[in-house]
Amino acid sequence: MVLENLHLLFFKNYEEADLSFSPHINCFIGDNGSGKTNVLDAIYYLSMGKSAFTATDLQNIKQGEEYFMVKGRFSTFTHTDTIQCTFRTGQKKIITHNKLAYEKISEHIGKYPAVLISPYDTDLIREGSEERRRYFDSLISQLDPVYLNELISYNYILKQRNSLIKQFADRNYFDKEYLQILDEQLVPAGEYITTVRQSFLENFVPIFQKHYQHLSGSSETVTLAYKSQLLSYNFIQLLQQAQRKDLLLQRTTVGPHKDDFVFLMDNWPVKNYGSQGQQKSYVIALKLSQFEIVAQRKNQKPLLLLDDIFDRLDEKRITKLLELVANNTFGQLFITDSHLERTQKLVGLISAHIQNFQVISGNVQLIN
Ligand SMILES: Nc1ncnc2c1ncn2[C@@H]1O[C@H](COP(=O)(O)OP(=O)(O)OP(=O)(O)O)[C@@H](O)[C@H]1O
Repeated sequence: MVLENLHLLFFKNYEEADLSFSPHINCFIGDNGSGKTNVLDAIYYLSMGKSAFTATDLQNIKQGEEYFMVKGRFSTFTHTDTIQCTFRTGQKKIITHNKLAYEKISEHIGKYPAVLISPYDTDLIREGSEERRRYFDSLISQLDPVYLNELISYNYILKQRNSLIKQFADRNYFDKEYLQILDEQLVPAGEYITTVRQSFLENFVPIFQKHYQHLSGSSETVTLAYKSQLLSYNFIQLLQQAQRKDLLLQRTTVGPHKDDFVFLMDNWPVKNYGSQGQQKSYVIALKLSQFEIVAQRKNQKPLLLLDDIFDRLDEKRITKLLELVANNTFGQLFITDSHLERTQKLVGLISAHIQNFQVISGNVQLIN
């Protein structure tokens, strides 16, 4: 799968931009803050229907404007599809596939996969369990639409359960029967989510270990452990036992929304035990495993978006990554860097078609 072109209107610091891409390597070179990452984020929007960096769509409208639009044409051997994403202040976001709007944006997820490797990836190690759940949920959802639907319905029921519980604090009364109904609805969705997360990880871990060993060339053992109360206890019993605590704390304290994916190195948490270099290898290995597993299951290579990696990685890890590029492991690549010469030197070692773009304050020019 190849992204042939990209059209931006009022997206972040871009007023308007029209770009045509190489099917192989595309490099965006420019000073800090010029808008290189914003191009990658626009591509991420076309793939995932949302930004990889900002929490709300509103933040992506160019300051002073009313809306943004991101449009791109994807092609495979057999067909070409145009995806457009528009968001206007105060309205619902619209994503169209060949001019036809999706009823639910979730229907779009996973159709045009992309993997982003960015300096923020180490947040997965440093931040709390929510960050890791979001990462794995998003990854599994790209591969499994049923999982995505179960996740959406679990979160919907959970929200209803939490607002019912809150009524108890306000009125010292709540509808016990309704709580029971919600619990009975929450259980099948919750159990499904746990089972899928567990079996996904069983497949993912060996791929991850292979990538980590290749990147780091070292002997430490890395793994990922899935931590869920539902693996040891019956969900309905957990909910019943936690009821008093839930009423006191005004939220649901048990369930897959409390699970964690524990990142381990030699059986210790990577967060405390891994050096900075090991932590970087750990998250890049995660992303490369994501790439491999999505490529396998979808039978198409995701777009690979490499944000600022030459600045953040040491030469050894860059060489290992470029080896993968040279071996045609990846399909289409989008790379950002602040130094033209460095990028040309590193990427020039690879015999592939390379297109360089210069980015200056929200303007992109093709420079070769
Ligand atoms: N909604 C918005 N409206 C206008 N400008 C925005 C908006 N959102 C972000 N920007 C601007 O985009 C710029 C950041 O762009 P981006 O993150 O793409 O930079 P970059 O070239 O990748 O820089 P670095 O090399 O530092 O990572 C900042 O100047 C920021 O003010």
